[in-house]
Amino acid sequence: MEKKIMIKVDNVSMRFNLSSEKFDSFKEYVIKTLKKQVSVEEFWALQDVSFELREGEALGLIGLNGSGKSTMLKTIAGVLKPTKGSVSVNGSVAPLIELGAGFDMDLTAAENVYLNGALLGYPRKEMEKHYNDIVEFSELHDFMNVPVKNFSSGMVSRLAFAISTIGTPDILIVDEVLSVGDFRFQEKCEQRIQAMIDKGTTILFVSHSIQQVRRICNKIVWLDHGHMKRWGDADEICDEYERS
Ligand SMILES: Nc1ncnc2c1ncn2[C@@H]1O[C@H](COP(=O)(O)OP(=O)(O)OP(=O)(O)O)[C@@H](O)[C@H]1O
Repeated sequence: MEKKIMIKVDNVSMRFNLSSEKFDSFKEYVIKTLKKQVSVEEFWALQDVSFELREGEALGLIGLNGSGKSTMLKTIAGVLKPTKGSVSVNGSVAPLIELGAGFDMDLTAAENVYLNGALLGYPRKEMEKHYNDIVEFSELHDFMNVPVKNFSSGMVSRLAFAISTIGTPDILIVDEVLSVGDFRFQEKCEQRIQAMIDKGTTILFVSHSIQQVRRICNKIVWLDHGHMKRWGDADEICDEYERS
């Protein structure tokens, strides 16, 4: 029996308007905009991209800088609305997109656990159950009462990763976050992602490390200047990508 479709991306195009003009004041900007004197260039970051992802699959998005990977993830996570086409998502999503973006830097790590949990939709009682696991995984035992503004970027990422991966979401979206933290912590994160795959979580993954993509993903979408160049099995497409 075919597995259920978790994500369906249907002819998605995404246009950004780029203005190269500089304005000396907001007033000048408003006047020129009203007089239609602002020249805006259209830029299509994605064009007619279609693919689907079934339950339990792990899909890697690959492509050179600026090919549209993050834009694609953001449209799937619901951060951006596509200019054309549609995205449908079937289940709960845990987006690991900008780790630590939801933190209040003046609050301690412990306070941020509850704040971030609330942003992810977990009530305080639920976060209390996961608290020890978060401290353990992030290895921040001695720092939980320290304001996060005093953390290194690696420590922020460790805490954010540990919070975002509690529970078993239906879909986990990972954007380049494994490149932060040291090598040993990256391995731990990969193991946690692997454990989530084993429990049935569907993964959407972006990394510039093609080795990491090969280890985690079984399907690939290869983006090239916003177009889908290839979609299919990971090994074959990774080989082709590395030869290109
Ligand atoms: N908000 C925006 N406004 C204007 N242009 C944007 C915006 N966001 C992205 N772009 C442009 O869209 C293109 C695709 O960007 P995107 O971040 O999706 O690429 P990427 O494949 O993730 O790149 P990288 O590998 O460098 O992270 C780039 O040319 C980028 O400049």
